[in-house]
Amino acid sequence: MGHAQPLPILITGGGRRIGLALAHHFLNLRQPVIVSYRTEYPAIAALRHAGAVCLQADFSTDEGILAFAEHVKSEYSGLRAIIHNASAWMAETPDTPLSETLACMLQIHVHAPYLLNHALVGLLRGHGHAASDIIHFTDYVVERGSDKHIAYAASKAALDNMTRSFARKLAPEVKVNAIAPSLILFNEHDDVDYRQQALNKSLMKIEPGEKEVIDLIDYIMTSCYVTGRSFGVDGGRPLR
Ligand SMILES: NC(=O)C1=CN([C@@H]2O[C@H](COP(=O)(O)OP(=O)(O)OC[C@H]3O[C@@H](n4cnc5c(N)ncnc54)[C@H](OP(=O)(O)O)[C@@H]3O)[C@@H](O)[C@H]2O)C=CC1
Ligand SMILES: Nc1nc2c(c(=O)[nH]1)N=C([C@H](O)[C@@H](O)CO)CN2
Repeated sequence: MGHAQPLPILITGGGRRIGLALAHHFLNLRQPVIVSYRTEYPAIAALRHAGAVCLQADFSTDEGILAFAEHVKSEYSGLRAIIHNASAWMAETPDTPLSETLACMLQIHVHAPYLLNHALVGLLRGHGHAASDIIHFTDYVVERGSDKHIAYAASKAALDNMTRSFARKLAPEVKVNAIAPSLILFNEHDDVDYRQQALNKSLMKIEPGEKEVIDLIDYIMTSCYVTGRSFGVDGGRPLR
């Protein structure tokens, strides 16, 4: 009897950096992938060429989130996993009203995972014990706060808490875990001084790159037992 086609992994914010690397990783394993993207980078065409289903979605409103969920439900009857990667790293700045910064951070890091998990849970259930996963990308700052990204840290802390709530709600069919990175990947605009300062904040003093996260996700998704946990990927930063 032939093997059934594996169920797709949904990655939000798959158009660049970690989300994009994750999508290609799973595609290289012949694992079906759905990505949500907001901006149509050239990388989206390359993902489609590699076999990914790429769905445009802007999670800046609840309507946008729910419309995306309905699109997924209209096309698919099951999901292997949802990886909530979509995020914005907003600092408090004088030229943006604090209420706008707070609303944006809560929208992408709380509204999107909360509404998508509830809307798509039916596609994750029914495949057996520990057969599907939800993975939340939080952040090391959940543990200690951030004086320059207060709303960002608070929203990621809410997402961290939701990891345990959804783990309790969805076990044992669906595992729900979080990944709490510190520096994984610099941004293009990061200057030499910032980069050196950031590297010095950890014990390991490197920019590890996407593979560090990909390898952890592979482990989490092969587990039949781990749920409701947060995995720090932070180079020993708490020990500095
Ligand atoms: N990079 C790092 O060192 C660290 C990363 N993390 C976490 O890891 C995850 C991936 O990080 P990274 O790859 O750097 O993330 P990026 O900030 O580079 O990209 C995040 C993606 O989310 C998308 N996105 C942002 N806002 C919205 C929105 N309103 N609607 C739809 N999509 C949206 C972006 O789309 P678009 O490109 O169109 O704006 C982008 O593709 C994030 O959750 C991040 O918080 C945590 C700590 C360190
Ligand atoms: N959505 C994003 N979140 C975060 C990013 C990023 O680029 N996009 N980057 C960081 C930093 O690397 C920080 O962990 C170390 O300075 C945090 N979150």
